[in-house]
Amino acid sequence: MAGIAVTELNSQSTEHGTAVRYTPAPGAEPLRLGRPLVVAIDGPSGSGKSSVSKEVARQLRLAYLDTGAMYRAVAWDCLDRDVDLDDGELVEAAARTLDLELSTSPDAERVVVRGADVTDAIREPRISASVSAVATNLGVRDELIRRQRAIIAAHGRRMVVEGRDITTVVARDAEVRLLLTASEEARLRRRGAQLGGTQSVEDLLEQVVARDAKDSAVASFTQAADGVYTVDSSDLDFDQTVDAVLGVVHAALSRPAGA
Ligand SMILES: Nc1ncnc2c1ncn2[C@@H]1O[C@H](COP(=O)(O)OP(=O)(O)OP(=O)(O)O)[C@@H](O)[C@H]1O
Ligand SMILES: Nc1ccn([C@H]2C[C@H](O)[C@@H](COP(=O)(O)O)O2)c(=O)n1
Repeated sequence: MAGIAVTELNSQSTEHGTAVRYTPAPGAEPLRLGRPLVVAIDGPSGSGKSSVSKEVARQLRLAYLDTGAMYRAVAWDCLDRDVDLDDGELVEAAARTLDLELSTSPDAERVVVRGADVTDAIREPRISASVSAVATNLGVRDELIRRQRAIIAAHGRRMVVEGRDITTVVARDAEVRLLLTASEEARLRRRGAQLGGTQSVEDLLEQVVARDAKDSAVASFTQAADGVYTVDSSDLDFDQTVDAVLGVVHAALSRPAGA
């Protein structure tokens, strides 16, 4: 077994998929230190990628990379400098020259563009509304994928990385690849609660469903690719979802090589 001890690993079928419950043995060392472990997590908007990935990174003592924050940072930079989001060449140039600092600690979210702390600003609805124009620019993707791979390498390949194309493009060679899904109803409810009930149903549909439809043009994150595990969190609470993902990590690392 690959350095993870479990006392219990139960599968439970639900209407939306299989939930795996993970219970580490008391005092067990969760990971063999120094061993490369990239956990790649994709999924649609509001499925819980960021919050769940951060907690998984904490529990496995791994670094954490929010790739969506990088696309949001490019969108913020373009809006801040009045770059026309319809001008593909200018948007690509913005990505290639972006002066970006990003925290990779699951405990300290921090995004800095050209010296300005934009950690909160990149989450505003105006950025959510415009970020797809940036994310569907193939030149931008080329540059951000290059940076993401460099960040993973710089962390000794010990990282939880989440986004839309991590399992299929950025880290196809990840030790663990997982699609985190949830029903549209659950995702709209979660995003509404996360934004404090400030958004209308129409606004939520735009920020969650319409954005996913646009982003689907350049990345495949609604169906698991070959070899990618699926966790459907529709009927799971946050802690159960984290347990299910840890269960997948265990299952993937326990699989015989080549299986
Ligand atoms: N299993 C769960 N049950 C209930 N709430 C959850 C669950 N997973 C995540 N949440 C909550 O749902 C909200 C959305 O989660 P999160 O921001 O992690 O989604 P996301 O997939 O990263 O979305 P996006 O891609 O749009 O940034 C958060 O408030 C989070 O705490
Ligand atoms: N690997 C990624 C990560 C994100 N995106 C796009 C999809 C979203 O519209 C936008 C922001 O992501 P979020 O913070 O909502 O997860 O970036 C992508 O295309 N590829």
